[in-house]
Amino acid sequence: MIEVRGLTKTFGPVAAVTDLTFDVGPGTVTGFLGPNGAGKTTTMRMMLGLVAPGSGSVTIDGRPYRELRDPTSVVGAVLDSSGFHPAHTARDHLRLYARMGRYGSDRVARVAEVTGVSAFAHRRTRGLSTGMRQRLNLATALLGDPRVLLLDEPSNGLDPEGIAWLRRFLRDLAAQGRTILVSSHVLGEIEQTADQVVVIREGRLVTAGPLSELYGSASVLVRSPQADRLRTMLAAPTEILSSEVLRVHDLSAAEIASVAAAHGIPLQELTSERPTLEQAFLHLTGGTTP
Ligand SMILES: Nc1ncnc2c1ncn2[C@@H]1O[C@H](COP(=O)(O)OP(=O)(O)OP(=O)(O)O)[C@@H](O)[C@H]1O
Repeated sequence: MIEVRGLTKTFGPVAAVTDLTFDVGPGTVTGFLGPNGAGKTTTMRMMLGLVAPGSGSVTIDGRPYRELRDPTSVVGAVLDSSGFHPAHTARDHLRLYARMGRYGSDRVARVAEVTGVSAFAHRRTRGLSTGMRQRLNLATALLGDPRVLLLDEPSNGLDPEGIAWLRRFLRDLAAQGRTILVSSHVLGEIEQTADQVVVIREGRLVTAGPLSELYGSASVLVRSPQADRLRTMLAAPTEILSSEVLRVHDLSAAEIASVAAAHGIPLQELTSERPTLEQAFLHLTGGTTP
């Protein structure tokens, strides 16, 4: 659905995006992850034709954004929370954008309802909170009932209830077969939402694939007075940390326990060492592990 190929963009001496290649498929939520300044916004702006790539290409349904016949019904985007006329009410704002896209008032009512904008539709945009602005932006992006949704840090300003709502909302949209790309610099924000992730760092691809693959491989710390004997019984890569302590890879604690029991080997400790997803992400993006 979205195909990024060799995408590169420099701003003067700054290499914002370098030779980026990945796909974003339909029916899933894809998290677009990287630390501040990694190049996420620049990439999304290139997807929308707002920034011209230095080289490479990005297509949506096989065409660059500018060549899409009816772009707002193909792609909805939320890139920032500005761009409201301060004297307009939230409903005025939606009506204006609906007119520009030639969408009916039924779409205004529908998107206001599903995004929760109805609750503050009569309020002027200058008085809206950041979370309300996020919802209004999302409602605006949905006016054309787009198949592709690009959201840049959509959780910013949302309270915990709003974040939980957004998660369910995006999952529902993905379940309808839409293509959803959500950027974040915090993995925890999209951990429960995304199925796929694209991780970038300093403008370059670090990894792209299922979220589950971000986990490092599991290991188990084993303490036994017969560690050496146990090691010869285990058909798995094993590190010897001391005469009594092993680190065993590719076996679960339960599997190690049953081998030990079968050979009458006493165990004093079995500790699973699987890194958290956040640790794996920080490791990939060069952050520090807490
Ligand atoms: N218009 C511009 N002119 C100059 N430099 C820019 C411009 N836009 C982005 N950059 C630079 O490109 C790099 C990537 O920025 P970008 O905003 O794409 O990162 P990001 O991953 O979205 O970061 P954040 O999580 O902080 O929003 C940064 O070094 C940024 O300063």
